[in-house]
Amino acid sequence: MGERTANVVPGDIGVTMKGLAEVIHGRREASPETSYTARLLTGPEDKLLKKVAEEATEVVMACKDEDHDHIRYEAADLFYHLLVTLERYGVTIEEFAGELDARHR
Ligand SMILES: N=c1c2ncn([C@@H]3O[C@H](COP(=O)(O)OP(=O)(O)OP(=O)(O)O)[C@@H](O)[C@H]3O)c2ncn1[C@@H]1O[C@H](COP(=O)(O)O)[C@@H](O)[C@H]1O
Repeated sequence: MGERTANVVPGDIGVTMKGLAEVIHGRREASPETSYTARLLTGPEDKLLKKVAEEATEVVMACKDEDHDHIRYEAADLFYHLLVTLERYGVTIEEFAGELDARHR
């Protein structure tokens, strides 16, 4: 795990998700030498997929520790890697949101 984020202020989930998805999409054009996201988008498929599994496990471990800040931190790591995965496999953030919306009861 890297550095914990300081002074987290609640954000607008829609703006945050869309903004991050747009940044990730833009990294398709970035150099893998300078961008971790570009490396995940263009490097070996298994590197990204393993990362998703690893980050999910880290969320589980943080939950078992009942460590609120750590859960938030690891969930953000997982969510970022999930968005990179959606981008790599061509699922747009709008489709993803539509899938969630379609489940509203
Ligand atoms: N939100 C994130 C984000 N969350 C996590 N990470 C990276 O995900 C990795 C988390 O994995 P680990 O904690 O295991 O760290 P690590 O050991 O360095 O990872 P590995 O190299 O071993 O896979 C770290 O390298 C983090 O920097 C992220 N990297 C980028 N972003 C966003 O993506 C944007 C584009 O960033 P670039 O990737 O630099 O283009 C940034 O502006 C951010 O908004």
